[in-house]
Amino acid sequence: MTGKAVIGFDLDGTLIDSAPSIAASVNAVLMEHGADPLEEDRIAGMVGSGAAVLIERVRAAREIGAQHQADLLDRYLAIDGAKTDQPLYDGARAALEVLAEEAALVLCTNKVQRHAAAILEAAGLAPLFANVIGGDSLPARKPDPAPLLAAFDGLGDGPRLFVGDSGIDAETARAAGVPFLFYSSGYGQAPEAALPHAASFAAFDDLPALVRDTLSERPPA
Ligand SMILES: O=C(O)COP(=O)(O)O
Ligand SMILES: [Mg+2]
Repeated sequence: MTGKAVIGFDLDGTLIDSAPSIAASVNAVLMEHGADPLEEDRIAGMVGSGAAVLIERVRAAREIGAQHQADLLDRYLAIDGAKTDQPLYDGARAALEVLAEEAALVLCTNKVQRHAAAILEAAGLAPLFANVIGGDSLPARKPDPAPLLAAFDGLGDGPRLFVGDSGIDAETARAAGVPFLFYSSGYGQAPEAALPHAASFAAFDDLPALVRDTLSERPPA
């Protein structure tokens, strides 16, 4: 007899469409700095490795020196961190509610933990998640498998899988030894075929069945 399944979720570009918020926050920081704004699509393509890497990429795009990294990052975290009301992707809430009936749910994001937890809280989803691990929860962040393994920790020996939108998430799942379900409507820019994934989905309505198929194809050893 094996334990209940555990499903890990990424946050930005997977459960929430946070690109408009992130882009507005980045552009507010650039404006304070006296630099020109960047387009939302370009900023969305810089998301996935946490706020510090995002700000490094933004600085590179606007040729802003590394001596400004700490200040710009502080401002970004203050501005974006205050935005807890984030839009969920269509069907995400319903899919989470269905899946929570049959599995434990955990969050593993490179967003700052406090901000991620506040977003789930504001969306009324916090009670569905057993663990919330952020990019600052451990010394290592995704694609290191440690945060995902920490998110799974303490939830028994049931089958596990990870759902995310980026090559970082695919690599994290591979390193943690769990199947990856790729959400193709998020921000991931790597061509789908290049990502190691068990399956992909473009709409959350399809996720519960996909999870069941994936888990039934991979009975625990
Ligand atoms: O904050 C980021 O860069 C990415 O966050 P995610 O891991 O939830 O996609
Ligand atoms: Mg993501």
